Amino acid sequence: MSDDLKKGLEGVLVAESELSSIDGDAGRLIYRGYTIEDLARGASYEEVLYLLWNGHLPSEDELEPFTDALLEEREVDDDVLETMERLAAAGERPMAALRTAVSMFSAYEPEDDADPEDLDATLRKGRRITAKIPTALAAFERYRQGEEPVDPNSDLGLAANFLYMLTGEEPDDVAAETFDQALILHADHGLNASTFTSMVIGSTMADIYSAVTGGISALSGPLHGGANQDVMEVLIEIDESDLDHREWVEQATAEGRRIPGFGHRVYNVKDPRARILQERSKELAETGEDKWYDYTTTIEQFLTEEKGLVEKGIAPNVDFYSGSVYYQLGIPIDMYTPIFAMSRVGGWIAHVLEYQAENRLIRPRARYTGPQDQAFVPLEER
Ligand SMILES: CC(=O)SCCNC(=O)CCNC(=O)[C@H](O)C(C)(C)COP(=O)(O)OP(=O)(O)OC[C@H]1O[C@@H](n2cnc3c(N)ncnc32)[C@H](O)[C@@H]1OP(=O)(O)O
Ligand SMILES: O=C([O-])CC(=O)C(=O)O
Repeated sequence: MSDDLKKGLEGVLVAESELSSIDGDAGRLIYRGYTIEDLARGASYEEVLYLLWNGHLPSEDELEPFTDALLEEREVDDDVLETMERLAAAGERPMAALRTAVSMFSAYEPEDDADPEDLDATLRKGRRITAKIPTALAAFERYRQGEEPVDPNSDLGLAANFLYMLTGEEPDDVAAETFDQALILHADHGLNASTFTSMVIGSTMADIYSAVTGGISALSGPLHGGANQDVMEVLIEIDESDLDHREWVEQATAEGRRIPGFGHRVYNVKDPRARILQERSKELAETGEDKWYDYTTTIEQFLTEEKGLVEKGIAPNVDFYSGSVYYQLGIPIDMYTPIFAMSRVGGWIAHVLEYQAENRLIRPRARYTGPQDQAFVPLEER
């Protein structure tokens, strides 16, 4: 047993995985051997889900029944919709509403009494969760806007259907493709904090609903998935400030403020997903508002070139460009992190299944630094 302390478990190897691999110095990400660039360019989110869950890219004959099964599971129970309505009326945050929704889905799970070791049943449950998340989330947003939920549209894939359920209008091809790509880019990323949380829960052989609910909780924090919302809030703060965006960042860094969307535990260079999202942001800016793209690229240039952050290994991560992409697609800012969850759920499920196939309870230890041999004093004498 080693007594080396690895704060934040940095660099600690705890499992073997065939799912995704990150080269933090080269800025390279692969899912099961396929580069993120190829997948983003050529696959759909459904194909990526299939790849993560089944080990290979689907043929057309394999994809069709897989997509149909996801389509069939999109509806959520009326009780869930009612809860979304109540939570929207109470002013709940969408990420918290999503956490509640997923926890609640289990009450309506048809295979609820399946053996926890039946991993095929776990995968089917995971598929149901993945199919239902967009429906619950879009319904929450509709209620928040004072509108009724929009029923899922079985002619549309998962990404386009979510945008449709959000607005009641079919998205154009650019919006649907951009959003589908964003889902692909966020689907998996090694043992990040939320995936590891799901794995820890899964390692107790708890059910997949618990594991996904835990993943959502871990993802919500500003050091992890919550950063995409923070990036957009910073861009708006800059827009509304009297300073120009360069001066604003100069002042913020002088005050020691961390810039959301910069820095990563694994990447020492620009995240490859940020490169792809930057291209999408640029394309959207060409036909819409270009100031958000301008702000992000100038900030990146200033921080990396003039402030030398890149020499310290701090570069844009996936969240830096996703915020402005979603903003340009007209998505409300506090939906960005739930959208991350809508995608990352694929990775959480894949990792839990992979780990449970050769399960060992995850249980590290802490070095005890508290006192020894305290003399106990009864309450009335303290
Ligand atoms: C999907 C994702 O989860 S991607 C990450 C999303 N999160 C963010 O974008 C939030 C902003 N970024 C951060 O807080 C961090 O970079 C993290 C949490 C992502 C990674 O953190 P760690 O690997 O633990 O690095 P740590 O927090 O120790 O920082 C190392 C150094 O970089 C600096 N640094 C890290 N991120 C930033 C940043 N965004 N802006 C300015 N400086 C930063 C720290 O101040 C520290 O400097 P120091 O050594 O001089 O004190
Ligand atoms: O890998 C990490 O630490 C953070 C994460 O989830 C990602 O970048 O997608």
